[in-house]
Amino acid sequence: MLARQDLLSSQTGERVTHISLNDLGWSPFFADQLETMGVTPDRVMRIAAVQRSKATGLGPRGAVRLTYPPTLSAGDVAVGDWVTVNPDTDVIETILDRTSKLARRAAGIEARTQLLAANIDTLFITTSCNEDFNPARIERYVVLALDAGVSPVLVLTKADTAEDPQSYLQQARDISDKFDAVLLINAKDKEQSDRLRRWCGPGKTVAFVGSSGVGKSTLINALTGSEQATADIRADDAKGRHTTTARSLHFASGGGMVIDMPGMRELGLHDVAGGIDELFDDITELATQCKFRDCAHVSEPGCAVLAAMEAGDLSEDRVDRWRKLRAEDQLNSETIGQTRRRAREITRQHKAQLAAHQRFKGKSRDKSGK
Ligand SMILES: Nc1nc2c(ncn2[C@@H]2O[C@H](COP(=O)(O)OP(=O)(O)OP(=O)(O)O)[C@@H](O)[C@H]2O)c(=O)[nH]1
Ligand SMILES: [Zn+2]
Repeated sequence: MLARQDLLSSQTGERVTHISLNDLGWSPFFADQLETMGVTPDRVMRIAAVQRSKATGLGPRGAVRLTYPPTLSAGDVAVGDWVTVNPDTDVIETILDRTSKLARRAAGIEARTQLLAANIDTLFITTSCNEDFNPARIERYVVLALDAGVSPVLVLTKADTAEDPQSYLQQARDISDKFDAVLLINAKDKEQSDRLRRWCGPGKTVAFVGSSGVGKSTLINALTGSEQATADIRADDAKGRHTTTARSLHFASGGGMVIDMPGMRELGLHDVAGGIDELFDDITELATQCKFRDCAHVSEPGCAVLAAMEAGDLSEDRVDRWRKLRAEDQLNSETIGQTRRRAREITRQHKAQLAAHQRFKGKSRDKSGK
């Protein structure tokens, strides 16, 4: 069993010992890949932190500072990734295929995806039974999870301080029936927080998202049996700026791993049409029955979505949030399309210039008679 102080020493730069791949959430999905590749397990590590020029890997050799090969950069690797490493050089060789990958739109005007975490089985979307409860934000997290292939569980904390905690359960049901479960708990009560253990255990990785102060640390401490984050990670973004995002990896006391993902208030969604369609599958289905294929569901005649709203079968607020999410996703995807078109145009111009240059060189060679 890995002791907390073992991992803490990674922060002082000393190598930690006695970590087995099983402690790190290893599962047959990854073991099979290794076998196919003919690679031995001693070359495997799990990414605990990603910085611009180095990553931290955890494995049988402890915590190791890893270097990217020329073919990979920081943006290609995510916390939670399994990689194979050259033990002589500590250079990452390959990233194993992922079971899931959480990503968001990277900050900045240019449309880029920022990998948040990989190989997560369950996303605990945490919100408290007070003014933090916000359907639009919860939906964004659900879309993120569904699009990534991660099972969302809604954790409603501070049930003990709410006047009518049950009303939050009802509101959660109105948001979605896609939650694997909705838990109404007092995070400070051990017996209640233990309900989250159903999703943890050997071979499992769970992650927490939610605003500051909703009880993520309280729950993570309960699952890890520690009072303090085990491996705090300050993540630099790809430009090397220090972001406020500090993703961290923790060992769950019953096996498996817990990833904390704070600082996700600005969750820019990007390329998540699949997740939106899944969360709003009832509206998506209705929209196929609209008279016009490009119906915007605002005032068009023969709009099935508007008809359902008028009949009282669909909540106006929910349709409104669906429209906004789709508009945002489409806008972001269009931006990417534009970026690609521009890149293609530049390449075309470059090639044309090169060809003209070569023709010119050819002509001058002819003239000089060579
Ligand atoms: N009464 C009550 N207090 C809670 C509950 N969950 C968390 N708290 C308290 O709320 C405060 C914030 O909890 P944290 O666990 O630090 O919240 P967090 O989500 O980790 O916040 P950040 O670290 O800022 O991201 C602490 O004082 C907790 O004791 C709950 O279910 N009931
Ligand atoms: Zn319509």
